[in-house]
Amino acid sequence: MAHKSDNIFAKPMQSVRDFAFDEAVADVFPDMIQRSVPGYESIIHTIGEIASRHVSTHSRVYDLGSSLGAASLSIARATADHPCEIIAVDNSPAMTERCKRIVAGFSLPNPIKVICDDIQNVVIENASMVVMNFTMQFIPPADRKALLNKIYAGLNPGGVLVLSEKIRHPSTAGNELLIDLHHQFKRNNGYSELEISQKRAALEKVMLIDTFADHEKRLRDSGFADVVMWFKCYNFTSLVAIK
Ligand SMILES: C[S@@+](CC[C@H](N)C(=O)[O-])C[C@H]1O[C@@H](n2cnc3c(N)ncnc32)[C@H](O)[C@@H]1O
Ligand SMILES: O=C(O)C(=O)C[C@]1(C(=O)O)C=C[C@@H](O)C=C1
Repeated sequence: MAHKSDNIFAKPMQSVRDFAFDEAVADVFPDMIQRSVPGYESIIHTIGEIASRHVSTHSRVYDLGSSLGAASLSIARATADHPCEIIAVDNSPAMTERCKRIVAGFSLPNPIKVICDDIQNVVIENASMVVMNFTMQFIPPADRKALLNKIYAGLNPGGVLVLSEKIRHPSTAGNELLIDLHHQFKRNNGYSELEISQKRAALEKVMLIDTFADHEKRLRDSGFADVVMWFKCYNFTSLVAIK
């Protein structure tokens, strides 16, 4: 099925409002994320590969900030041999309503339960895998450590957290290079300078990004035994943290 094109930031705006995962964004989200995040499809595919190796029978898998359920669907398809429960959580009703409809359209080996709630309220237990695919960056920085502590406590021994994030490079020149390469990626995907700059302004106050070192330290301080960077392209990375 062809996805609706994202032209949310195409027209000049008097003042740019803070970015929100509302109806308009949910409506074009598959197109938006694919044209905005380098390697998005590979990351979704690899989340399935990691699930096929780490999800254990009768455990739970949590997809926190699940949007339209792309990661959950990849996991469901990859775990046919292991009966498990996949729990997809997002606090945007526009996302979860669409996600429920999308998931219902597939016959899946493992069920996906879609919950509309703040991930900070969700109880995590008996988990062999937790996924936060570009979600931590939208959690208030002061709340990130408590969320990781909760995830760590809810994971079974040997369980994994897949954490994908946009990151900031520690040096100014290096950071500017990565931002420039990311903007070129967007231009190559058909976004105009206006779309790039208005979206950047909209995200400025709501998407607060950390460095890789910040993420690694917080994960290790929460108890994770190993932090593996398995994907990096420009200022986007995906990590597997192993309990
Ligand atoms: C960039 S999108 C995630 C993309 C998705 N994981 C994927 O792989 O397609 C971030 C999602 O996190 C959700 N989100 C942000 N803060 C949240 C919170 N506190 N609780 C639940 N969901 C949250 C947003 O509604 C949005 O759908
Ligand atoms: O467009 C950008 O610059 C982004 O940072 C991409 C990003 C993300 O990383 O979550 C931001 C918001 C959108 O929902 C999708 C992708």
